[in-house]
Amino acid sequence: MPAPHWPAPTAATPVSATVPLPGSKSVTNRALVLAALADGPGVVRKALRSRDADLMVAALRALGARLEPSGETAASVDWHVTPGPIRGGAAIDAGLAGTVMRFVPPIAALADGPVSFDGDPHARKRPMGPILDALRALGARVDHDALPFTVSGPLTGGEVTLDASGSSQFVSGLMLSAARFAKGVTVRHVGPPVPSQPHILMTVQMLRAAGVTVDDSEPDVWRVEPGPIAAQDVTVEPDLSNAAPFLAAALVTGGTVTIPGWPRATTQPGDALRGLLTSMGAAVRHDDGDLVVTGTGEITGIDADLREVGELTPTIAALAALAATPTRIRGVAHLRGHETDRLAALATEINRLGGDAEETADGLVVRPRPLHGGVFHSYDDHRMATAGAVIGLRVPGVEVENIATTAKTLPEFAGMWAAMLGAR
Ligand SMILES: O=C(O)C1=C[C@@H](OP(=O)(O)O)[C@@H](O)[C@H](O)C1
Ligand SMILES: C=C(OP(=O)(O)O)C(=O)O
Repeated sequence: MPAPHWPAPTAATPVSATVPLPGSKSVTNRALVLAALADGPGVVRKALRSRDADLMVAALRALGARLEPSGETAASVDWHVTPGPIRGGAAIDAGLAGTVMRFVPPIAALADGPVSFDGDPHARKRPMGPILDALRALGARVDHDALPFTVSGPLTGGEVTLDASGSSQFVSGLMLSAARFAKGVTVRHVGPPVPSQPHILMTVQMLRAAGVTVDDSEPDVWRVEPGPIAAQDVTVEPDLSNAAPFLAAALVTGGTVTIPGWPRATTQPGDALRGLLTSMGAAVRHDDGDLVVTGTGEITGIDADLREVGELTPTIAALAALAATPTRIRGVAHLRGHETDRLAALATEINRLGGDAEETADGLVVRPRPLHGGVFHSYDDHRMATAGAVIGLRVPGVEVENIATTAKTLPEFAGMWAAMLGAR
């Protein structure tokens, strides 16, 4: 029986809360991959515990790495990772995790036998063609162009040209394993702009931190030299994209939300929230490692290109639906290939509550219109569910369908949301 909808709590008074956030999904899953491919045992500290991270752990174990937990809390864990020879014969469940479906097949191409992949029903619709074609061009065999598929190595590496306009993860996935390919890899992108460049830079920086030589000096070309990946002891930063709905609560309620441990310098796209929320009317302060966001209760619409930071779109769209002036979001056509078609989902759900949202070729236009209660569908998309929670802060009677889908990256979401509101 499906779980009952989650009655999104309204905020009767301004929030005033400090919200510590668990580790970044993107950093956790990259760090786990690099640890499993390293030249000795390493540690990934404060790793996120969530569905996407659990799927990555299971995938790496199935391929022969040993991962042992210590210091477990509800939200985080230290993983002690011992790499092993990469084993074939595994069946990998990618769930709905882009990081698993794009980062693990290149590892599988190094295994001593075929490795099969499948995932959630919607995962079969997420774009995979360019990275699977690239694996073929580098020497592997792959039997389909989307999930489910089987990868058989070996691959030797070398040069490959692909269109990564559908997802930056095609580039990150190839680069993460490339130091282990006999010839390394040169990835050349040809096509419309690649989204989520900060995530590609995150890959480059984490590879370099592990002693891998990466040349990204030419736009749209990335060269990873073959060589060892150094074992490390790394600590994962808080997930700044998951900060988005909590910081949004400061704007919606005219309150203050503090996120401790906000890094001074980071490749996480969530860092762009500082500028975006400022343009939407908040006062944003980076104080002694804390990010402090204070709203007025009045939200200003924006015209923003979110191509670099697409995963912030659902929160920005939720704020836009409550804003006093129109918002235009551009540069995010690739969101149609995310956990769901996020442009269609956001327009549909905002309009279902009486709002005025319209899909464009590469984004959304959201105009002010009073909203009413109703069911906000989440489409198994964690960021749709949290967008519904943001709208529900101000609009009575919003019920979010499948709030449990937030477990993809933040299993504690509902409890943290209640704690934030209870802290007034
Ligand atoms: O590499 C990563 O960790 C991610 C890259 C981005 O993917 P796209 O480039 O497909 O948007 C982002 O949206 C996703 O949440 C995480
Ligand atoms: C697009 C997202 O995830 P994935 O890593 O599954 O692509 C996201 O978390 O917003």
